[in-house]
Amino acid sequence: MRVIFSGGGTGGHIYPALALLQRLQERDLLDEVLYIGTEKGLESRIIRQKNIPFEAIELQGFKRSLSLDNLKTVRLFLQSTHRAKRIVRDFKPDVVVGTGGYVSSAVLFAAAQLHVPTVINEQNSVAGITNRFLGRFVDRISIAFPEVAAQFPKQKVVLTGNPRAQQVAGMQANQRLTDFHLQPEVPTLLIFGGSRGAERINAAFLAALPELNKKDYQVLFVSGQVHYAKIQKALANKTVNKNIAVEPYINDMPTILPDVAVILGRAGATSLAEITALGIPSILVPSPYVTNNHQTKNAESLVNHQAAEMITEEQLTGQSLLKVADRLMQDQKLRQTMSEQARQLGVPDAADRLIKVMQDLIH
Ligand SMILES: CC(=O)N[C@H]1[C@@H](OP(=O)(O)OP(=O)(O)OC[C@H]2O[C@@H](n3ccc(=O)[nH]c3=O)[C@H](O)[C@@H]2O)O[C@H](CO)[C@@H](O)[C@@H]1O
Repeated sequence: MRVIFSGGGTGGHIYPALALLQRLQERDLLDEVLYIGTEKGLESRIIRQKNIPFEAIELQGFKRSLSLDNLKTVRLFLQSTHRAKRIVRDFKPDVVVGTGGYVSSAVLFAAAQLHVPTVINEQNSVAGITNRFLGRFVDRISIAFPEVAAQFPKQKVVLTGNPRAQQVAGMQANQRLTDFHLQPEVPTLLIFGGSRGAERINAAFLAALPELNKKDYQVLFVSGQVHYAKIQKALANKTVNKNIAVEPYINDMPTILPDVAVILGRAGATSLAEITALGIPSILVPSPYVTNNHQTKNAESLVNHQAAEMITEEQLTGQSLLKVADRLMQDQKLRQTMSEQARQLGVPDAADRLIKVMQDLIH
């Protein structure tokens, strides 16, 4: 089939599209693909790096408060819808898939107006602004959390899970930690604040570092690309022992995850799909800066199932990080239980379920 993907801004909206694309290729179902994103979003780097045909359109998100900038948003939306229609007409896709982020609003809206079959994937337990808008126009809405169904027209909703889950579910431990000078056989705590990094998580890591240096476990700390220079500066006059590795970004996260004992990070939906697909115990620090506090709701679904611990951003300090990290890193039995609980929430065939939705639409 010929497929246009659109989604972006942050990794949580890009990796599900990439995972679906990879699965379509594995099953020899993909004839041609085009990805439509923005230059500003992480997709322009991530998609181009993978040599996937990429077209950029210009768009921006709505400000939640009343603002003149919203007039520009509307103008850009109209212009980019016009442009997206041209791209869709030229490419002639069998189906257009949206994975969230404001760029997909214009692309999916344009495709729906042209009567091309459309599907969106909502990864979160609370629908994003873009997907809530698109829900009215697209043909199918694929969801990962049952509770989000109520926010969409009922007859369009299908529970598929997040396609990224299937991509990571099959991954085996492969010793890639040695790339970061860490030892594969030593339990490793991965600390990262979503695809863009999180300042408060970074600050807590820096505060905890003197103690983390002394641990018999390892830490792989990922700062986020934009925070890396600042972190390096802060680390310049500090001791960083051999059990600690510091990176700006991990390009191929699925190859690292099977070797990780515990994750401390945000509660972005795509991270959670990975955590549950692999059964990784986690300490979740939901971002309070997202629409309707959806990361807290995402996190609660794991916490209520004894699969994860949660600390609020306010509670997060070097001390609280150490306390909860030690508890999990020093108790293999607890990790085992959390791992089993997490895995029960995973959807290891999510990509195939979503492909079925696409096939049913086309035929
Ligand atoms: C601030 C914001 O709007 N966050 C949203 C965004 O988060 P964000 O983009 O941070 O998304 P997630 O935490 O869901 O996913 C991050 C993705 O990036 C990958 N990764 C991360 C770091 C790294 O170094 N390398 C790497 O590959 C992870 O493996 C994962 O696949 O999209 C999610 C999915 O809709 C939402 O739930 C989040 O609320």
